[in-house]
Amino acid sequence: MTDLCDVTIRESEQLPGRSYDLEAKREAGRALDDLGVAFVQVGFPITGKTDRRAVATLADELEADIVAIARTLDRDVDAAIESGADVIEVFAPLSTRHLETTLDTDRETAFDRMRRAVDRAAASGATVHLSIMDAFRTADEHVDRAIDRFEDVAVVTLADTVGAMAPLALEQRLGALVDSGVDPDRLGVHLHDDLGVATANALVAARHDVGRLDVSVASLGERAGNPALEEVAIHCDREGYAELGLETAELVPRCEDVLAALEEPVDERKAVLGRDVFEHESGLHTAAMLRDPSTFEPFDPETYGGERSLVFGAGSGSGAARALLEAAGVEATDARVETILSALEREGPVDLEGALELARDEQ
Ligand SMILES: CC(=O)SCCNC(=O)CCNC(=O)[C@H](O)C(C)(C)COP(=O)(O)OP(=O)(O)OC[C@H]1O[C@@H](n2cnc3c(N)ncnc32)[C@H](O)[C@@H]1OP(=O)(O)O
Ligand SMILES: O=C(O)CCC(=O)C(=O)O
Repeated sequence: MTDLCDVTIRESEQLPGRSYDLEAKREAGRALDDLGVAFVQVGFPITGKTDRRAVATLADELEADIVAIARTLDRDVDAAIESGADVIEVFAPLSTRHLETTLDTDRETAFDRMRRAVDRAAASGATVHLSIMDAFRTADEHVDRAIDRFEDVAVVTLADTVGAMAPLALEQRLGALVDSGVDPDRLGVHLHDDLGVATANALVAARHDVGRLDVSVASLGERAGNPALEEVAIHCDREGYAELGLETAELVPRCEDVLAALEEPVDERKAVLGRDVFEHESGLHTAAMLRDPSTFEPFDPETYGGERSLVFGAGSGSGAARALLEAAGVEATDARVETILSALEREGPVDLEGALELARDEQ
C-alpha cells in the first residue's frame, strides 16, 4: 500500500502570484478527502497566520492527515506544532550545493539541526516526516545515513527538488535502497516535473511500494509542478503498481472540484483532465469509435467519472456517416451517406445527439 500525499495546496500556492483563501483550501481539501487521499499537505505555518489557520481548520475538518512543513528551525517547528497539524514534515537539504547556498553550513551541523527539529516535533505528539531536499543530487552515502539515523521518523522523503531525475536512474536508486534492507514503507518520494517525467518517476516509486508518494492535481506546483495525481491514480489502477486506496470512480469530478476551488484553469490538452482529451472529431476516429470507442481511447473515461464527446462536422467522412445512420436505425444507402455528409458540413460541428438527429431525419 502506498499513501498518496496531495501537495496541490502548498505547492501551487508557491507559484508566482497565487494566494488561496481559507474557503478555497477547505473546498479543495474536502474534494481530496472524498477522493480518499491519505495525506494533504496544506501549508508552511511559519509563513503566517493564514497558513496556520488553514492547517488548523483542515486538520479539524478532514479525514486525511494534514501535513505542515517546517525548516530545521525551532520557530518553524513550533509554528507547525501550534497549527495542530497531524504530521510535521521537517525539510532540509544535505547536498553540497544546498549546504553552501541555502544553509551556509556544514553537513554535520545540518544533521544536528535535523535531529533537533525532529525531536522537537516528535515531543509534541505529532507524527514526524523528514524530507531530504535535493536528495538525488546528494552523494548516496549522506542520504543513506539520514535514512539510517532517522529510524524514529515515520517517513523519510527523498525530494527531487529540481525535477532532474530520470525513471531508470530512480529505478536503480530505489532498488538499491530496498535491496540494502530499507523498508520501502518508510520511504517517501517528492518529485518535480521540470524534465517532463514526474509521473513516470512516481510510477517507478509506486512500483517499489514506497510508503508515501507526493502528487498534485493537474501537476499544479512550483515551476513545472509535481506528478499529476490523476495520471498516477489511473496508471496504478490499470497496471496494479500500487494500492492507493482512492475512490477511483470519482477521480475526474473530484480533481475538477479541486481546480474549481482554487480557480486554477487546466490546459485543454492536459492528460485525463483536459477538455480536448476525450473529444474526438476527425473522420477516421469518430467512424471507428461509433462502433467501438476503445479504438481511439486508452480507457473509458466514465470509469473514472469523466465523459467522452464525439463531434461531427466538415471533418467527418463516409465511414462516420454510415455508422451514424446505422446507429439511428436508418439503412445506410450511398445517397443517404452523401446527404448526411452535406448536412454535417452545413450544420457542424454538432455533438453525437445532434448528428444522430440529422441521421434520423433521413428516414
Ligand atoms: C520545500 C520548499 O519548497 S521550501 C518552501 C518555500 N516556501 C516559501 O518560501 C514560502 C514563502 N516564504 C516565506 O514566507 C519566508 O521566506 C519564510 C517565512 C519561509 C522565511 O523567512 P525568513 O526566515 O525571514 O527568511 P528567508 O526567506 O530569507 O529564509 C532564509 C533562511 O532560511 C534558512 N533555511 C532555508 N531552508 C532551511 C532549512 N531547510 N532548514 C533550516 N533553515 C533553512 C536559511 O539558512 C536562511 O537562514 P538565515 O536567515 O539565518 O540566513
Ligand atoms: O518534500 C517536501 O514536501 C518539501 C521539499 C520540497 O518541496 C522539494 O524539495 O521540492
